[in-house]
Amino acid sequence: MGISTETQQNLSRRSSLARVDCASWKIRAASEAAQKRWTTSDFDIGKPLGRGKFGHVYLAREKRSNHIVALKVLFKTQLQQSQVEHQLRREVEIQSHLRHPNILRLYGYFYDQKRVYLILEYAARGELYKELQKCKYFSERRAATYVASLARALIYCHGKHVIHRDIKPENLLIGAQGELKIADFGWSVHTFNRRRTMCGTLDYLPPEMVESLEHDASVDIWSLGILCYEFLYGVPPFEAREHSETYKRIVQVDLKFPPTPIVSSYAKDLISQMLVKESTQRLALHKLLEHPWIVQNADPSGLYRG
Ligand SMILES: Nc1ncnc2c1ncn2[C@@H]1O[C@H](COP(=O)(O)OP(=O)(O)OP(=O)(O)O)[C@@H](O)[C@H]1O
Repeated sequence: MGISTETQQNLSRRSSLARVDCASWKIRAASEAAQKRWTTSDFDIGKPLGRGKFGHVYLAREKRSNHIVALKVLFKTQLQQSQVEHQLRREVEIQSHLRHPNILRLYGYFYDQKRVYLILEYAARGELYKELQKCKYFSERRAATYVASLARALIYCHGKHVIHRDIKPENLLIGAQGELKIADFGWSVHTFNRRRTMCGTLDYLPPEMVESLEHDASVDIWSLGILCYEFLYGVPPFEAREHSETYKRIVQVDLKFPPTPIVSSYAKDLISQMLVKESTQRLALHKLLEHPWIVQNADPSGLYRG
């Protein structure tokens, strides 16, 4: 992948900083770390953790520090064929800057002739999506704990002018303590302006994005509302057989709450305040954290212990 030398140097510097500020990693002399380029021989590679569109993810141990990581191996040819090198560069650039307990850390990256390797924080309890499929839907305590964690992570991102734009169960992982981690920044943008790009998966897209209108950080509030609904009911609210029908339901905000499973009126109130067509009228994330449903149900530790 043609990542520029300057970006490579910046990232390499950043990944060495990541080594120094992560308490559990052994601190290396700064001068040595600054020159350090990662290679596969720095890692003991263990079992496969999963497979994505562009490659595989392995459990790995950095030899010198013994730090356990997830090593994501992407094939350059596949990235080029799908024309996503630019998206990956942006993902690396943004994610490597973010430091939050509910955002998966990207420690650094390196590449060889055929592959690009991302050194990621290991999320020991895997994909949230699988948990949701297993349980069908979550309890209000579990849903509220996750929604509050995500609201905190998004407040942090928005404070850095980063909008995620692709919040959905498939992009969330669970850490060893049960904490939620936003894992995929492929569609995120660093922005100061209102944008008009169409991206994301239809079910989670807000009206202004399906209509290709300008959008801003409030798109993430909408997606968090969709996620909250899916956590509690097991399906996203505007799901339909045809894309065109989902599109119509989103634009009309055709929000219905089925009689089962039974969900409290506080939860429905919160969802209704997030899924508002006029983006400026959506419940602000810091107000979400004060909503009675969150206050009464979310575990303040942010951990769902099951
Ligand atoms: N940091 C991680 N910790 C633990 N497991 C992970 C980690 N990253 C990925 N995985 C596992 O590996 C699988 C593949 O991840 P990957 O990010 O390549 O693909 P994806 O997000 O599922 O799909 P896509 O290629 O569409 O982005 C995930 O579904 C998950 O099970």
